[in-house]
Amino acid sequence: MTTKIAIFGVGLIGGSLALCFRGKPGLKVVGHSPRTKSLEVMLERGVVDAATLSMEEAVRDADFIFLCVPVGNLEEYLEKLYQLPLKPGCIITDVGSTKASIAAAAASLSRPDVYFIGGHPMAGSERSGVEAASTLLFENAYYVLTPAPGVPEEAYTRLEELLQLTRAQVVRVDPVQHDEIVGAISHLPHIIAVALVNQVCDYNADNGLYRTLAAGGFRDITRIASSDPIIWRDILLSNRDVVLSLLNDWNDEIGSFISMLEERNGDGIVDSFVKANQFRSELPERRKGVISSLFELYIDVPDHPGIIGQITTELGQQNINISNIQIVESREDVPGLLHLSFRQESAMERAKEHLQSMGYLVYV
Ligand SMILES: NC(=O)C1=CN([C@@H]2O[C@H](COP(=O)(O)OP(=O)(O)OC[C@H]3O[C@@H](n4cnc5c(N)ncnc54)[C@H](O)[C@@H]3O)[C@@H](O)[C@H]2O)C=CC1
Ligand SMILES: O=C(O)C(=O)Cc1ccc(O)cc1
Repeated sequence: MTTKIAIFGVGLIGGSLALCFRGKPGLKVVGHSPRTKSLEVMLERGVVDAATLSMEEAVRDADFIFLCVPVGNLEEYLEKLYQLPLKPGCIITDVGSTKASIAAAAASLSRPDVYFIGGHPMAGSERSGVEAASTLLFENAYYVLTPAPGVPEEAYTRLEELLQLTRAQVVRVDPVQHDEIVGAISHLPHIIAVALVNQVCDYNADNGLYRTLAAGGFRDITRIASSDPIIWRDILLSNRDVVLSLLNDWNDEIGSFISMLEERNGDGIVDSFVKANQFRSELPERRKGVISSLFELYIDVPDHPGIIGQITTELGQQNINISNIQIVESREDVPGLLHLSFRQESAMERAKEHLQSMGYLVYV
């Protein structure tokens, strides 16, 4: 018996899920896109077993349907799906970064023969598209599931078991609570990163030294400002009320810094840093080092002991000098992306070629 998995939106997240499922015994992965070119790319890259322009064909006899399109398109896809013939017992899930709006849409579309279970893998990056997809993306990350009321435990367990292939840790969360928490730890930080980059961009228009000197800390805190504009437009509009309330609180935080500076309140500034240091040190993941380099590579690395040593030893044997190493925090809990810096472009190029020849996914 083959288990069929249909994936709509084979980009960074849909493509990474497809890679986790594809080639596993008894599983068949079918990708859908409304664009012929996208079908060609997903087949060429070996991300799916089959690809189709037809929604009907994609979902025919499917046991699982993953909606991996931007948040703003999820509802329209769900509505269309609910009008198609679907296999009884089929599980429909999504990967959207917000959960309350899709949960409400699913509730208004109830259909007794299929189950909707909202989902959100808490892993990703500022990159997008199937080109950035990786089997390692979700390894050891949290994967939130928000089952609709009335979904039988058996269906929830079936999805949870399939998701073991992503090596993520599944966690059940209420959709409204999800949006409040993820608003604070993901949506607000994206806005802050973009606002900060744009503030400096405006200063830089008058004096190019801003860009020249911006490195290290500025790059660290603003990596997520390079995220996809459409994906983020949809996320922020979908979680608008939560984000507006968070921005009000943010104004208060910034307001308190303004007051402390106006009043030359050194103790208050120290207290703020001490409080932040304390909370940050309790986070499950730690940022390493500050990077100020010229030529950089990013490498997807599995969460295996010794993997970083293996890569650096390999490069050492090739006489390639690394000037700095950083494990990029793009997910909860795990190192997933290795950031290597080189003083010379030729060293970066040689490292890239060598690591690619060893089968690593390398990004410049
Ligand atoms: N980027 C990230 O790190 C994370 C994103 N998500 C969520 O995953 C979903 C997909 O995001 P990514 O994979 O990052 O984006 P992506 O841009 O890499 O992939 C989106 C896919 O949907 C397709 N698509 C776009 N508009 C479409 C439309 N109107 N109709 C049909 N297909 C369309 C694109 O061609 C692409 O294949 C979003 O809902 C996002 O909120 C969830 C976790 C992490
Ligand atoms: O790149 C990062 O640090 C991210 O924050 C990636 C990300 C983007 C959207 C999500 O819903 C979850 C994770």
